[in-house]
Amino acid sequence: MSFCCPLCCHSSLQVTEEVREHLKTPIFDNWQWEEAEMLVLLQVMYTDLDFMTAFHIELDVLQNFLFEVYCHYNNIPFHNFKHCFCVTQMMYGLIWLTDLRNKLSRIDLLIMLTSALCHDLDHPGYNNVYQINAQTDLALRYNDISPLENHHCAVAFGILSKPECNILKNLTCDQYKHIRGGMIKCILATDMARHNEILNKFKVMQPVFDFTNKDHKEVLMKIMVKVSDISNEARPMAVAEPWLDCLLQEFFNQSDSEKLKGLPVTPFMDRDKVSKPSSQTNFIRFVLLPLFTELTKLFPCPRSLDKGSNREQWLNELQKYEDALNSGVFRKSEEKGSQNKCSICPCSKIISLEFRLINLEISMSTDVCTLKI
Ligand SMILES: Nc1nc2c(ncn2[C@@H]2O[C@@H]3COP(=O)(O)O[C@H]3[C@H]2O)c(=O)[nH]1
Ligand SMILES: [Zn+2]
Repeated sequence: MSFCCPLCCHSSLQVTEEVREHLKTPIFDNWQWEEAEMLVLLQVMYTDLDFMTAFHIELDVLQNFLFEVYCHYNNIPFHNFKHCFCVTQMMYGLIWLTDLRNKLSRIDLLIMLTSALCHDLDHPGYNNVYQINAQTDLALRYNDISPLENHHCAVAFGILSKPECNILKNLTCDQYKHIRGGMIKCILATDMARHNEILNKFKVMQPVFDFTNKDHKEVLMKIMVKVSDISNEARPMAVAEPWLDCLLQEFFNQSDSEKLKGLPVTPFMDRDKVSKPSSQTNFIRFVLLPLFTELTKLFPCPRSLDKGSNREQWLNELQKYEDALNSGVFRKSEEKGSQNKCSICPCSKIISLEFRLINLEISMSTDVCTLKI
């Protein structure tokens, strides 16, 4: 497939079968691709999930839509177009890995993929707490209720309201309503303030989960978008590590601004308090693992069952990581003025966590010289 868009009007990318298959895996490395190429790959996702034929989407309309989406992401360290691409690609990979094509309707898959694509549109780089404390226009407009997520969603439907970008224009009224309702729910669900509420609902449904039950499907779709949104650590370390740098850069920008303006300083964004390992340990233990654990209960895979409970395996790994942390293996960046390097041997490896999510089997390892732990 070749593709031309206003971004790359004189260049086109040939997508080989190998790339197509790789695109379906969570080990896909976004850092190897230009943004213009990502636009092509997004087009491949819509095509290979049969959306073009199922929903009568014209190729030029899809291209216009994707380009407008690209234009509405800001040039900020983390919540930018590359993040949008990664979240959409993880959603795409999960759809294949969990065989959702045979469990959910095509229209629900379209909702999930398009929600992932649009979920952070026009993100300003400062989170909801900041919006509310600084009484920004967004907080005023949305009465302090998920101002960012409401905005992302409104921008998405603003783009779709342009006929030349409206990939939903050939659908029936009912189909359009279903997609609009679904996307609003999925995008609003990415507000982390609602994390426990949504996860708890999913946990309660687990033992009796029913793919034909509307409420169950709705919660699953929200969970899938949420998992994709926070899944950087489920990727190979070489992919995840630069993302953590981007995230911390955006966090630090916010806390610097909070200090300057005399606003409450968000502790997990404070450059004087946060290190890479401390940030990731807490995030992985309290946010990522509980979410992935629930998801793998619904989509168990034979390979991971061979080795006993995935969850126990992850917790063991996490314990090892924390033991290493407590025994001083990790050197905090602020102590030594360098990045988080292994401090007990000359290996000089940057410390990070490595999650690999392959067929929903997630393992975690630390990037320190394990011999010395
Ligand atoms: N510490 C940490 N936080 C993350 C990571 N990935 C996502 N997040 C947080 O999860 C949040 C998901 O919603 P947001 O995009 O608002 O902001 C994101 C970050 O605050 C990560 O790898 N580490
Ligand atoms: Zn996001």
